[in-house]
Amino acid sequence: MSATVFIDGAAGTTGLEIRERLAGRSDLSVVTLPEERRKDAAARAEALNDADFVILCLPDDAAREAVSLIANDRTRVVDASTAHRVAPDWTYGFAELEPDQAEKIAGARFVSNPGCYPTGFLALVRPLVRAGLVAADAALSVYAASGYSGGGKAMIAEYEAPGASAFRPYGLGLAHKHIPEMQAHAGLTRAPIFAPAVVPTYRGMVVEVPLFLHADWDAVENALAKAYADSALVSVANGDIGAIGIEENAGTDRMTLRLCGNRATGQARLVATLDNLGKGAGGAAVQNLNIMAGLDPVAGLVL
Ligand SMILES: NC(=O)C1=CN([C@@H]2O[C@H](COP(=O)(O)OP(=O)(O)OC[C@H]3O[C@@H](n4cnc5c(N)ncnc54)[C@H](OP(=O)(O)O)[C@@H]3O)[C@@H](O)[C@H]2O)C=CC1
Ligand SMILES: CC(=O)N[C@@H](CCC(=O)OP(=O)(O)O)C(=O)O
Repeated sequence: MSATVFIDGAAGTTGLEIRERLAGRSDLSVVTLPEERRKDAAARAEALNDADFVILCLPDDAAREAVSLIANDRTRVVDASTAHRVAPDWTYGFAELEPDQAEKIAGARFVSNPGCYPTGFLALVRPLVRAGLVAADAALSVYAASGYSGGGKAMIAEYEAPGASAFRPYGLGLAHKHIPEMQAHAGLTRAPIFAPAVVPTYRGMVVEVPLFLHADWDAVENALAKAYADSALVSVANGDIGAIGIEENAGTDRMTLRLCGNRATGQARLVATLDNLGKGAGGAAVQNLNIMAGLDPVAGLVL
C-alpha cells in the first residue's frame, strides 16, 4: 500500500503547488480536507495523526499548532513555514546543503523546509564557508528580488489589484524572519544584511551576494562546481554573462548559481536564480518527502 500524505494548508499558494507536483503519483496517496473542514482543528488532528507524512503549508503559528496536534510517534512532518528552521530537534530540509544532508533527511521525523531566499543564499555561500574561502566571520550582504507569490494569497491579491509597485524594497529594519536560518546554516558568526524586494511578476527569484573575494577566483569556482556536481536540481553556470532574468528558473524546481564579477579586482557577485514556489518552497517540500519516503528524490519535480 502506498504511503499517505496529508497536506495541511492545501488551499494556499504553496499547498496548491505541492498538490500539482503530487497529482498522478501512484507511489503516494494524497489526503486533503474538504473546503468546509480545512480549518477545523478536530478534522485536522485526525488527518495529522492518520497520515504517514504531513506537509504543513501554513502560517508559522498554525504550523506550530499542527505539530502540537500530532499525538503519535509515527507521523513524519515536512514544515514549509519558518517556525522550525533553526530548531535543534528539526532537520534542515536542504538536501544539497551538506554532503550528508540528504541522508539526514532520509532518517528524520521532523524536517523544516528552507525559506525561499535562504535557499539561494545558502547554496552560494555555504560551500565557500565550508571550504574556508569565505571567512566564518565575514560581513556579508544579500540583495534579492522575489515574485509577489512569495507573500502568499494576501500579497497575490494586493499585486493583482491596480497600483502595485514596480520595485518594492522591504525588510528595511534588518530583522527579516529569514536572517536566523541564513546565518545558522551558512555557519556564519555574524548575521548578513538582508535587502529583499518584491517585483510585479508572479513567481521567480534572484538572490545576490556581492563580496570582495580574498580567495583565488578559480578555487571559488571549483568549490561551487564540486558542491553541486551530482545534483539534478542545482547547477553552476558560467558567470561571464551580461544580465540575468528573474524568469530564468520560474516554473521549475531548478536553481542556477553563478560566480560573476571582475576576476582582475577580485570583486564578485554571486547570483542564484530559483522559483520561490519551486526549489524555494513546493519543489523542495516534495523533494524532502520523496527522500524521507525512500523514493526517487526528484519524482514529480519540474526539472
Ligand atoms: N509563497 C512562497 O513563496 C513561500 C511560502 N512559504 C511558507 O509556506 C507557508 C504557506 O505560505 P503560502 O502558501 O504562501 O500562504 P497562503 O496564505 O497562500 O496559504 C496559507 C494557507 O493556510 C491556510 N490556513 C491559515 N491558518 C490555518 C489554520 N489554522 N488551519 C488550516 N489552514 C490554515 C490559509 O487559509 P485561507 O485560504 O483561508 O487564508 C491558506 O489557505 C508559510 O509558512 C510561508 O511562509 C515558504 C516558502 C516560500
Ligand atoms: C515576497 C515575500 O513577501 N516573501 C516572503 C518570503 C516567502 C515566505 O513565505 O517565507 P518563507 O520562505 O519563510 O516561508 C517574505 O519576505 O516574508
